[in-house]
Amino acid sequence: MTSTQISPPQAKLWMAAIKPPMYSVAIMPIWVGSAVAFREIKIFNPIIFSLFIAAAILILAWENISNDVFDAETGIDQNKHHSLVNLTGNKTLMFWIGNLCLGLGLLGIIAIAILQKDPTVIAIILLCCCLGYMYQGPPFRLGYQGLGEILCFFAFGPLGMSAAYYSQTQTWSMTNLAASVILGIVTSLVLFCSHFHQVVDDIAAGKKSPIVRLGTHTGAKVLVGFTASIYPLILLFVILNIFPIWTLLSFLSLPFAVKLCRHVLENHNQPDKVSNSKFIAIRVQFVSCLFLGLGFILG
Ligand SMILES: C/C(=C\COP(=O)(O)OP(=O)(O)O)CCC[C@H](C)CCC[C@H](C)CCCC(C)C
Ligand SMILES: O=C(O)C1=CC(=O)c2ccccc2C1=O
Repeated sequence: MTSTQISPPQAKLWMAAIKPPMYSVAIMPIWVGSAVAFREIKIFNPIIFSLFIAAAILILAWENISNDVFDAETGIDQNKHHSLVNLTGNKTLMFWIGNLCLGLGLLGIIAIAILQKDPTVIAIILLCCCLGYMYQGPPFRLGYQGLGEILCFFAFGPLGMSAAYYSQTQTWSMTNLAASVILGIVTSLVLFCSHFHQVVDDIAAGKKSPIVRLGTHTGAKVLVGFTASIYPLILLFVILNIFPIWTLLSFLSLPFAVKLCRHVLENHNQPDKVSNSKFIAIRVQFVSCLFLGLGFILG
């Protein structure tokens, strides 16, 4: 028999390595940025929107593949069976597949710039890629200093969303900037949650993640504070008439936010149980951003 059968655990490892739900973090800034553009300028270019979504997915794939490559160099992923480098046993191949994804993603961004006859979007996305590299690549490795959440906030918040808005309108917007604060926070929450179960490996490899610095109990309380902050912020933007009332639909993510906070408060020091918290955080990010964008379109 020539066909190779993938056993369920192996298939599970591959799914954990590719992390399909994670791509919501790349898609939502473009969805919400384009929704704000539609509300304000009554413009929607589906070709640019589709190009941007595809490019963002490819750029995030590069970020994740190269994360496994760089983490293989520091040894931090030794026990991570779902690292792409550990799964394939070929770091060089993964390095070049990552670079191919980055190249194709940037080609999509260049195509947008050509359609717009304006290089601004290229400049912003290159800046995002620099932040992404500085998170994990030598000599910076700022994620190892606990600075990842700040980089994440700017890449997926103000920068990513300004690029999305500009790609539709070739101008800037204060409303979009306000919405980008929400996206920046809610995306950084996902990264923050990803550290809880890795404290032992992180300390061993010298990575001072925010959870290594704060401890898991304080980390859980910080998580609750930031998760809870997005709802009063949205309400404030509605009261100030910056957001339309329909954006309150994003409160439909509250049950997931409550579930996330409870789960992490109860299990912050139990790696096996808390390891799924980043996927609950992705649900909060997905639902809140989906309805935030919808709120701008309906409003
Ligand atoms: C790769 C990231 C997290 C993985 O971290 P960690 O090493 O702890 O994970 P493992 O345990 O799985 O090894 C995310 C890092 C995000 C980074 C700070 C910013 C990335 C910016 C993107 C490249 C830009 C995308 C912008 C988009 C809107 C086009
Ligand atoms: O693998 C991860 O844990 C993450 C990957 C990723 O691309 C990302 C992007 C934005 C916020 C968080 C994360 C991760 O946690």
